[in-house]
Amino acid sequence: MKDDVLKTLIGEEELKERVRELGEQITRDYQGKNLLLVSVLKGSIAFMADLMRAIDLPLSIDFMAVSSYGAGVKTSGVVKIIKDLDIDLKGYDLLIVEDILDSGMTLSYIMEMLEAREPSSVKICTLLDKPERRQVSVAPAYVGFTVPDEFVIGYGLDYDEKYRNLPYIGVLKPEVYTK
Ligand SMILES: O=P(O)(O)OC[C@H]1O[C@H](OP(=O)(O)OP(=O)(O)O)[C@H](O)[C@@H]1O
Ligand SMILES: Nc1nc2[nH]cnc2c(=O)[nH]1
Repeated sequence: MKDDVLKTLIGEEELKERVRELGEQITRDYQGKNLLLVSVLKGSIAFMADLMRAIDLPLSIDFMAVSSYGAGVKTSGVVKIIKDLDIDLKGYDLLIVEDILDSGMTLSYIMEMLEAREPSSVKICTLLDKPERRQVSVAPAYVGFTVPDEFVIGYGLDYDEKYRNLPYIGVLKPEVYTK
């Protein structure tokens, strides 16, 4: 697997340190609030698992899964809910946990859908932000790292459903895409 990686963009230690910082910041910001971390599957699982343990608050967690409709979707902005949340959101301060903010289509849809359920508040925490690719405006409250316009994998992020288990963020060799 590691032979398929062209370069490391963010190493394990750097990820660990940044997640620790984000956890401390969220712990300060959500004192006295009713925090619910909403993990958007599948890409956010590694970040979610580490981030929730870096937050020193009696928080709740829930999961949702979304997918895009067909090939042109990332431009149409239509997102399909594969698995909805289990929890009634009233009274919760939601923090949506994502692996990457790219075009913004996924998160703008999720934000709108969750705000309609009238939680106390909704904010976004994304590990990676790729602002060069933005098509719709989305304002994350917490960003781990800003990344250049390259397709990244690892720490939850996949290429063709693989490489999610890579413990760091990297870029694949071009030949992997033509295999
Ligand atoms: O800003 P956008 O252009 O909408 O892209 C970001 C979305 O793309 C990825 O999910 P993906 O559809 O690859 O699913 P996955 O999390 O199951 O890998 C990522 O987890 C975000 O949800
Ligand atoms: N794995 C992966 N998924 C994405 N979804 C949107 N951008 C990316 C990216 O750079 N890598």
